[in-house]
Amino acid sequence: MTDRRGVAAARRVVVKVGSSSLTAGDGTLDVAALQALVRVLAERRVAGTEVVLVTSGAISAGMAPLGLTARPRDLATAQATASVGQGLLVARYTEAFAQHGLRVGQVLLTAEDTIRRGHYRNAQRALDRLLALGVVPVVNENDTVATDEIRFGDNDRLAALVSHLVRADAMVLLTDVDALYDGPPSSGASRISEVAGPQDLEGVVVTGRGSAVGTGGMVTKLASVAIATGSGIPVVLTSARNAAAALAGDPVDGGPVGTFFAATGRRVPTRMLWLAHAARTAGRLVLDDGAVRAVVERRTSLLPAGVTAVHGTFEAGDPVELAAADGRVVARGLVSYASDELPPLLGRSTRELRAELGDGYDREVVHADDLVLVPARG
Ligand SMILES: Nc1ncnc2c1ncn2[C@@H]1O[C@H](COP(=O)(O)OP(=O)(O)O)[C@@H](O)[C@H]1O
Ligand SMILES: N[C@@H](CCC(=O)OP(=O)(O)O)C(=O)O
Repeated sequence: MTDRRGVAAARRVVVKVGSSSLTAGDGTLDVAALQALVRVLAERRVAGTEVVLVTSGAISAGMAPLGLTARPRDLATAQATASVGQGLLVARYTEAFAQHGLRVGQVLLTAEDTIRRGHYRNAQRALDRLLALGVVPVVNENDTVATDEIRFGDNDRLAALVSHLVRADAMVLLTDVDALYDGPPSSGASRISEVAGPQDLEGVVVTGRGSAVGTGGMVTKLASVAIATGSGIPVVLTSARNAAAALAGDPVDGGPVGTFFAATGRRVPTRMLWLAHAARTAGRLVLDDGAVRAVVERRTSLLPAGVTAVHGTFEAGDPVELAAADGRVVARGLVSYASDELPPLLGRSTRELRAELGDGYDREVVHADDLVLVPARG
């Protein structure tokens, strides 16, 4: 179904609630808001829909116990605050869902868990089993171990990848505005009710500045929407206050709830989605013309012979950009060598490398399965 009824009919739904909806005026966790949300989700769960909750709020919950009056901005303090707050946050959800006879299971994920094959299969299995057991998975980014290089920071894109991972029928993004507007809401902008595809977003002004406590603003929400809809999952974006209407497809004040984003594409592997939309690359490989053609036109793997230069510091498995000699980025991929291993291999054939260095050194620099093309900008 291509409208809000599809969301209402979803058998498995991922609901993401942002910091802005769970934080009281003084920056700490708003327990009443959390309980109100749980009431809505529990009702839906009891009615038979499988619900996965992606929730922010660990940092907000950790502030009061640590005596912090401002949200920490440096990574180490944010990690420590999230570590203290996450336990408290899940305790609150456990209590609130228990009042409706439901159990929750905490799932903390890093960006890596959604891309490395072994990790995401593992996460997928655990989430599937939790759902089969009737549990409500409560997901957050594993802030304590996430590093600046490879982290989401916001939970919007994490929610889209989780939606993909659990094969959700729909995703609901709950924030502090009732819908997407064609410009920052404070500027008297107009509400957008439906988005059929990227063309409907032309001219829409979104900012990356969120509320005082949120991360990423509308920019990361639209990135999340692009990931979800691009892989076949429709999205409703609205305020946490409208959660019940969003899940039921009911009108609010006589009009359709929030903004509905129709699905535009079909399912693709999760790590491809992450590479295309979310990954922050750790370095850059410069390709000669032949390698650019091979990768872009023939979709082959990138071999050491086609690489002319390496920029940045990365480990094997990290996301990197693949650029032409003129600097144009043509693809992104997961590299199979660390940056310090590569320089002696560049420009050399795999046969030569195998003869000199042994088996293992004849592998691709980026395997074709780990590559996504970056569309040329007109
Ligand atoms: N075009 C837009 N339409 C709606 N909201 C927007 C737009 N551009 C920026 N925003 C801002 O995005 C904010 C929501 O993002 P954020 O604070 O990160 O929320 P959350 O914590 O729920 O993830 C809103 O408060 C709103 O001011
Ligand atoms: N993961 C962190 C914060 C993430 C965050 O603020 O994201 P968002 O709610 O999407 O703006 C937490 O639980 O506090």
